Amino acid sequence: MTKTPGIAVTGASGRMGQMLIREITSSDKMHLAAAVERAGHDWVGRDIGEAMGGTASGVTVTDDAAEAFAKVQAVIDFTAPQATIAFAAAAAKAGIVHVIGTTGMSDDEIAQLAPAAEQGAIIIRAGNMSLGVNLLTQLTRQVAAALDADYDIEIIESHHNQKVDAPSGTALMLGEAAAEGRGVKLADVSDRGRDGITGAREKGDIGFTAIRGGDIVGEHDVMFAAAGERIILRHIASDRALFARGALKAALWGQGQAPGEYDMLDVLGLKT
Ligand SMILES: NC(=O)C1=CN([C@@H]2O[C@H](COP(=O)(O)OP(=O)(O)OC[C@H]3O[C@@H](n4cnc5c(N)ncnc54)[C@H](O)[C@@H]3O)[C@@H](O)[C@H]2O)C=CC1
Ligand SMILES: O=C(O)C1=N[C@H](C(=O)O)C[C@H](O)C1
Repeated sequence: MTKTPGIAVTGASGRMGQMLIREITSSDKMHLAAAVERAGHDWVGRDIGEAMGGTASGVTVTDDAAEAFAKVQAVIDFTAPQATIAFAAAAAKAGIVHVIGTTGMSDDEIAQLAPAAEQGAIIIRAGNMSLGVNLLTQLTRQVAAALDADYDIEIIESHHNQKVDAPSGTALMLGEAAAEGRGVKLADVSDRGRDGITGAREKGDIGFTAIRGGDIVGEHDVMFAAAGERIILRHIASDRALFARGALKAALWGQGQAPGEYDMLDVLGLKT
């Protein structure tokens, strides 16, 4: 019998961490080999299955990422920017696949992943792991390329009330795609956090609006608004399992790839 790849999940107690553990446990293509939480978390030292309210899994939650990564083929990481940077260095030392779902990383923090990719990590990072959103980035690029700046581009995202970063990673992916379609740099046209007497909208800007409330999993609209008409491209995620399944697909795709930085368009074969 062929042995399936062993997977480590970081942020094991988190919303995505627990979802990933459920999906890995029910997959026959991989197995859960390690669960990592931050030092001081009360799940450290406990069996992950029991900590999640189920039966014992045989995997004890650890705060030692280096030790955990030494015994797996991939780590799936939905945590926080500084934690992800440290995990990338540990993944490079272990020479394993590092699937990164963490959002809210600054450009400087993203740049800090490059040395890990040069030193042996196979990094697959995306602000959204779903097929639908990655397809939507391609559609957004196409529509933005087809329309001129008479069409104002606005990106509206909605998430649950525990989300800590804005705009969402997905909104930024869509903004990048729209900017690329228009042939401009997002940093030059991005309009975020309007408040007060803002003045009229600058032609060519790409605007962002973030809604936070209740248990919304993740919703994104890309609006192209002109005199007399609006085109709206929309994605609605209604179950976090969607993101987890995308991450599992990435962990498998990464096996045997050369060290470097990849995204979900590579995994899904959508790169143009
Ligand atoms: N790319 C995608 O498809 C998706 C990305 N996300 C992103 O994933 C991240 C996590 O989201 P949630 O699970 O909702 O958050 P959460 O707050 O429920 O979970 C984060 C977990 O990371 C743990 N953590 C923080 N620092 C750590 C460290 N140094 N070592 C080990 N564990 C550490 C926390 O203790 C917590 O359990 C966010 O950045 C979110 O935006 C969420 C859903 C989909
Ligand atoms: O924090 C979340 O929940 C989500 N984060 C990702 C993002 O920032 O876009 C993906 C998804 O929308 C859920």
